[in-house]
Amino acid sequence: MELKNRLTPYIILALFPICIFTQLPLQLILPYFLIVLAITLVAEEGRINYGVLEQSGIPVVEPTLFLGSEPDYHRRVQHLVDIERFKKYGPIWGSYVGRAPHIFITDPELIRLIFVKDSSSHFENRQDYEFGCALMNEVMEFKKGEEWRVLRDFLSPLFTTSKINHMSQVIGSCAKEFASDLKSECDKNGRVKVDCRIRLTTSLIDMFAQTTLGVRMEDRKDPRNLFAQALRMMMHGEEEMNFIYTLSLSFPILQKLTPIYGEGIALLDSTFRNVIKKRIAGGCCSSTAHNDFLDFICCLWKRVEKGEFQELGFTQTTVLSQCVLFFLGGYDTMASTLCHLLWNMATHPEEQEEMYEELKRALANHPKGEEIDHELIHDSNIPFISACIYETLRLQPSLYRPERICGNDWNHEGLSIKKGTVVIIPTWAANRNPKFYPDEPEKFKPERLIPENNEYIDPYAFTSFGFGPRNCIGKRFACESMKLFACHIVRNFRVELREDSVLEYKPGSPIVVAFNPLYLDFVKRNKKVSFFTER
Ligand code: HEM
Repeated sequence: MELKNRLTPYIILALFPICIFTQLPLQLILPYFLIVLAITLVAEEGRINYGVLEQSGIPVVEPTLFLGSEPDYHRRVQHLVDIERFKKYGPIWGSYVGRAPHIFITDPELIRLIFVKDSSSHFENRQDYEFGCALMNEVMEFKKGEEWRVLRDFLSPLFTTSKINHMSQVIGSCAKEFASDLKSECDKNGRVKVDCRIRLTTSLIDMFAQTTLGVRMEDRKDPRNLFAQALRMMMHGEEEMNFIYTLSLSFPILQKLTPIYGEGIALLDSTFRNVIKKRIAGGCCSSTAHNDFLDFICCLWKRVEKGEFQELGFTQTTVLSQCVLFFLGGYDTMASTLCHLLWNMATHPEEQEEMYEELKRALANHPKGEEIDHELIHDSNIPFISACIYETLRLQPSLYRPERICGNDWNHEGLSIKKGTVVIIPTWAANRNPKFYPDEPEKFKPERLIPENNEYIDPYAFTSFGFGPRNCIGKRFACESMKLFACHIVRNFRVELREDSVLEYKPGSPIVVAFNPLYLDFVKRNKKVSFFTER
């Protein structure tokens, strides 16, 4: 940044007293200068990285005096901002998010270079986060270097094909139960109003409890269930962001002073702790063990207790944090995608009917009878339904800004990225790039992602699960679960818009897309329509 711009606020502050000096009593001048000095130091702290992006050779969103380029971060829906910026600046731009310089990239080749090719040498980690809460600070997603590698290697075997096949049965029975619960709530016309996000998050949390911990949620049908509420609180699903959050982006010390995670933390800590202790008492890490997520976690717990991983600073909290991560990383992203899928179905009735017809055909040809299971939901059996899910993931990805922090200065064809710069894929913008989705990229058109068509699409233009060694570890688990839930819903219901149906995003949501309650009508299939209502 030019020196003249850098000095502007101080010049203003210095000139101000000159105008009023003559009227000020002498004893007020010293406090005045101390205040000016304090403001200057604070402002300079917020502006500490100004100038870095301007050297990169890309368009930069003009920063404000000391709140970066996003002084109203908490009031704007960031993924929609990204779409606007893509239209304004093109495939790459810079912005100071608070004090941190960010570069937003949408070009598939650049994404490949940064997220895959030069990942280990230059872009291994995410930026530092301080949640003011140990349970969140220790999750693998925000760990760095060796600590991240050890945890990732430890958890990856949970997502092998055979493990997912194994979990598929449990996921399927949760999806079936989701549909049958709603059926039992339908009125005499076979219709029920559904608050999609609440219903899906509650059901998915119960599904995670079963697949990862081998337990069921008590009063699982009740959205006020305390465990579910604690998890929802962690995702800020029900809370508005305020100016303090925006301020903390420029002055990270505030993140420590105003922790954003409340009472829910203690409940999660004690729940996971109890489940782990119970499983250890019952036997794990042996040939008779369950061989599931909880067993993996218990083995890690025992090794930490024995003093292993001391050099990495792992504690019992580190282990508990990975349980939190699996719930948080999984339930909300999937609920968000399924809500968007339901919205897309309700607003595209023809596509919805095509999904239903395809499912009927697949079930009729299924060697195992009319059972929705792991084999049935293979893409080759339900290509259109799968394409509807992928198209939803393309248009409305739940994690809207996968990121890496630049660990060493990096240069490529005139683009220079300085150490400490955060590189972001703005997924909502990248997935709408008309160069790679030429046929009305803003529209829901599932046929473009049917297997025989999608081979022409650059894999780095579909950014919803991130890329490289730190891509989404739960991608296959998520696709399996979402297909099972989608099939059970499509088989049993037609989803329809109501008068109060709106898809309205909440501003300022960090990390995951948040929206106001989405109400849709679920109408039972195969029910004779009644033209009369009872008096
Ligand atoms: C629709 C569902 C989902 C979407 C759209 C999604 C998306 C993402 C994205 C974009 C990232 C960042 C990738 C990157 O930076 O390159 C990520 C990371 C991650 N996801 Fe997912 N995810 C989903 C479901 C899940 C599920 C079900 C789980 C766990 C069971 C999960 C666990 C994780 C974890 C642990 C990470 C951090 C990986 C690391 O840093 O090594 N996600 N996810």
